[in-house]
This record gives sequence, structure tokens and C-alpha cells, in this order.
Amino acid sequence: MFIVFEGIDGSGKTTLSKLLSKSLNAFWTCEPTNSPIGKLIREFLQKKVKLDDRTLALLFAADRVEHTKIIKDILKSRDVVCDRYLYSSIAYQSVAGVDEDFIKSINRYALKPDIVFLLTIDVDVALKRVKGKDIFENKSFLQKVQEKYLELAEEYKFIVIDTTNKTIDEVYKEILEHYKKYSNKL
Ligand SMILES: Nc1ncnc2c1ncn2[C@@H]1O[C@H](COP(=O)(O)OP(=O)(O)OP(=O)(O)O)[C@@H](O)[C@H]1O
Ligand SMILES: Cc1cn([C@H]2C[C@H](O)[C@@H](COP(=O)(O)O)O2)c(=O)[nH]c1=O
Repeated sequence: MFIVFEGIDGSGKTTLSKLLSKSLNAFWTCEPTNSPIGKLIREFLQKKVKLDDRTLALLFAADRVEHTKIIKDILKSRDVVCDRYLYSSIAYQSVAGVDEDFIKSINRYALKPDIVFLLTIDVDVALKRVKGKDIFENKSFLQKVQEKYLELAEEYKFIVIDTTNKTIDEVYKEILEHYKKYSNKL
């Protein structure tokens, strides 16, 4: 099974995806990856290099092509839990002004996840958690990204978990309940 966690910066994806992956004995991975492409992306996110928004979209898509090959291989023997995937590109890069059809087109070889958990949160709370140092970590941008994610949730049938005022434990229990319901239907 291929499970993806999405949400704005500071929504709790890394924490919750790692918890789920541990209890499923799944392989945990994330995007951007630690590949040379992922490293260049991180330099952009940390404002160390400047790139056109379309170049950034292409870099995320290229990082994902390489990542998807690894994910497909691991899926032959194990479940995979991924912290961010294709929908991060559709949400963030489209809010940054890149044409959505272009983003979808350059990501056409991405895998379709079995489950996507979208963690939503009050943007001010999220920003306090992440300290707002990275390029996308500002209130008006993340507000728009969260709205875009909610549109995508309808289109792609994500499981939306509102994490506002919930402890990590409470959010995790909700995720496990959804996961159990989903896997019982298989
Ligand atoms: N429900 C929660 N209640 C309180 N603190 C939380 C909750 N979820 C996560 N945190 C804390 O918030 C911080 C950010 O969480 P985390 O790194 O999991 O978010 P993220 O969505 O992966 O962020 P980013 O996208 O920036 O990597 C961590 O210190 C984590 O312990
Ligand atoms: C995969 C992906 C990520 N992003 C953005 C979202 C975040 O601001 C950063 C990644 O930071 P994290 O703390 O490691 O989650 O990159 C994006 O804009 N597009 C993407 O495809």
C-alpha cells in the first residue's frame, strides 16, 4: 500500500507519517528527497539560490521521477508511507503562479496513492511551529495553499483530518481508525 501525507508546513505530516509508518512496519520516505536534485531544491527553500517558479516545478517533478522508481521497487515487498508527494506540487506551485495543467503534465508519471491523508490546521499555529524561515512559510501564501489542498481533497478523495487543538496522540488515533476502515474494505 502507498500512503501519502499532505498539508501545509507545520501541520504535523512528518510526526504523524513516521508514527504510522512505524506501527505498519512500512518504509518511510519524504519529498524533497536527499538526491542532488532535492539538495538544490532545499537551497532554494532556504533562500540560498534563486529560481524561476517553473524551474522549481520542474525540479520537484524530476526529484519525484527518481523517487517514484525507488518507491515502486520497495512497494513490491513493503508498504510505503511518504511525507509529501505530487499534491504538494499541485498545491504549492499553482499558488506560486505556475499553470496547473503544466504541473500535472510534468508529473504524469507519478503513482496514484492508495490513501492520502490531508492534515489541516490553523495557519498561525502551523507558522509558530515552523518558525517561518523557509521561502513558503508566510501566512497569506500558506492560507492559499491550504484552500487549494481542500479543493484537491474533493477532486482526489483525500481523507481530511482537522488537527486544530488536537494532540499528536488524538490525531494519530484518528489516522489509525481511517487506516483500519480502509484496509478492512480491501
Ligand atoms: N497535533 C500537534 N500538537 C502539537 N504539536 C504538534 C502536533 N503535530 C505536530 N506537532 C509539532 O509541530 C512541529 C512540526 O511538526 P512536523 O515537523 O511533523 O510538521 P510538518 O507538517 O512535517 O512540517 P514541514 O512541512 O515544515 O516539514 C514538531 O515540533 C511537532 O512535534
Ligand atoms: C514536495 C514539494 C514540496 N514543496 C514545498 C513545501 C514545503 O514548503 C517545502 C518542503 O519542506 P518540508 O519542511 O521538508 O516539508 O517544499 C513544494 O512546493 N512542492 C513540492 O512538490
